[in-house]
Amino acid sequence: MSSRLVKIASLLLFQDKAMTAMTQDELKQAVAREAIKYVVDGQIVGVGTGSTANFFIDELAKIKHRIKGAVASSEATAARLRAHDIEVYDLNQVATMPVYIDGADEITEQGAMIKGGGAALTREKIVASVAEKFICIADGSKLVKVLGKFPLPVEVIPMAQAVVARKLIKLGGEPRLRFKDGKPLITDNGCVIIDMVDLKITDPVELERQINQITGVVTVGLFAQQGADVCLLGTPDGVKTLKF
Ligand SMILES: O=C[C@H](O)[C@H](O)[C@H](O)COP(=O)(O)O
Repeated sequence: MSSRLVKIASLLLFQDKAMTAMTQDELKQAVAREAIKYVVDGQIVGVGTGSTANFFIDELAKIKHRIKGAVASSEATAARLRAHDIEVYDLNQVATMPVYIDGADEITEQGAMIKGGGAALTREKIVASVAEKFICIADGSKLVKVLGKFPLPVEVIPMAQAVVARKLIKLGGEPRLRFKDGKPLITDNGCVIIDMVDLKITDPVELERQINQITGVVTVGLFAQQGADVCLLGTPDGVKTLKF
């Protein structure tokens, strides 16, 4: 191939990739907009973490005069909410809230999820436990038949990482310590993340129970015992609403 043709081909490839990325962002924006319908006027809303949750925060900013405030599931989310002048409440000040709205790394047709790709799983699970409804917002690529293609995050007390990893191997996964910028990633809670790869999670409720029982585990990123109540799924044909 001539060098001109190679240049044109790589330009087309670049354009194609850019369009795919844009489409996925547009799907995330669409579900973020749809999620605003679930926000209850005058109440506090629980807000998740990640790129889809960020789009939701930007939509929430447009109706901030209608809500009392928000509870954040991470320092990053709190910072984004504050940047929009949305009041951030400490969870200890809040007994209940109508909805918790967050993304997912994978979700099944039964509403079980893998979460924690952004390392916020523990605070996400805590805030979600206080909400009456979990509204999952996700682009269509997150819907799966069986969980486990996405590595399953487990937040662990640092001194227990080796012992926990050995026990996780017995459950059939391959544990990998998560790194960021060449160092073990440290969560908002001062812990580390072990990602379990090569899993095929046929019984998410049972696996969540087993991993939660390991001493040294803070939280597993399986949200199955308490999964989503609603999933707003972004597809090229529009936002689909799945109820569980
Ligand atoms: O820890 C991060 C969260 O569980 C996110 O909600 C999850 O990783 C999905 O993130 P995103 O919306 O960026 O795909």
